[in-house]
Amino acid sequence: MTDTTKAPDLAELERRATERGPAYGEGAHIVCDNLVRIYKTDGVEVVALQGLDLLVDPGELVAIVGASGSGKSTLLNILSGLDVPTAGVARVAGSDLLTMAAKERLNFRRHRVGFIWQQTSRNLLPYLTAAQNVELPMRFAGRSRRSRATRAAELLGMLGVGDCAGRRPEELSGGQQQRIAVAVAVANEPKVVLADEPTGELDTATAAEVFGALRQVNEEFGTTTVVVTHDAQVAERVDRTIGIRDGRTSSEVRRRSAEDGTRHVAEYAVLDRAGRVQLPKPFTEALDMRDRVRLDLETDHVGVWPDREETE
Ligand SMILES: Nc1ncnc2c1ncn2[C@@H]1O[C@H](COP(=O)(O)OP(=O)(O)OP(=O)(O)O)[C@@H](O)[C@H]1O
Repeated sequence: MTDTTKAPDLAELERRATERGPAYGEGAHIVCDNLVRIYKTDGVEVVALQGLDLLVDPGELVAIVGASGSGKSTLLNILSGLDVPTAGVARVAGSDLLTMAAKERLNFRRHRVGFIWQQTSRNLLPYLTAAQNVELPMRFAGRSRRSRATRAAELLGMLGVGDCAGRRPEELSGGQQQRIAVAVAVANEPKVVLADEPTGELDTATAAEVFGALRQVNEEFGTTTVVVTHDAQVAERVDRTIGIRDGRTSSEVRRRSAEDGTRHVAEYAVLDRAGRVQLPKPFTEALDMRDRVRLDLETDHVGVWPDREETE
């Protein structure tokens, strides 16, 4: 019989650690575990993220959707290293975003992630040409003049804006500016690209072109790509759309193409590590579910009923 009163030795602890299996998010490129962000302004606290879990695999292209104020931009600001979470785990391409020192953060933002914002003016410097804008991050990274120029020309050509190389942003359309912004974002070969409403200011046809540019870099360079969007067209064109509600991941839509070319769409609610599921609002409203629900475990599913005790 094992002596349970004795403290476990190192070998025993190692055995237990290997028994526990892979850690949460092992192998994922983006890992958020119970992520919390609380803003404090004038003594008032706003909980923008309240225990958000998210895993994105290397090379995946995912869309994040959610109502205004649900926490999408907060999440993207954290993943891009601009903002620091209040608690939880946030790891991007192996970098821990909670414990990172200032120098590491700069290095992370320069080399590991690329971003595209909604406002075209935030992505490009107005007094530089398209090619100079693409070359700028490479200059900061210490790349030689020649290799910078070659890569900038290659990227602009690949994204269909090669003829815009010598023009400044004001001489370009919104769609051209956003495609150049994609080139700027991937100039230093980041592992992850984050885009916050990149097509928000564009008409439908131009939005499709810009999304096409994001998909192209995702496919050709294998960059893990996260796009926050309100654009239903964009959300429908990715394999996985993640819904955020009240600062938590609440739902997921997965799409896959079958061999015969048909597209299969499956909708899921997210079950987080604490066992929480958010029921979609239309469901709870249709059955007038409030405060508490009754659960029943069946052999192959869990039943959720409105609590009618008081009225019965
Ligand atoms: N700097 C800040 N200070 C205080 N509260 C903030 C700050 N930034 C965001 N918030 C609050 O946090 C919550 C989440 O905001 P966030 O901008 O992440 O939402 P969102 O889903 O991106 O919205 P939208 O789609 O409108 O851009 C909101 O209640 C917002 O008011």
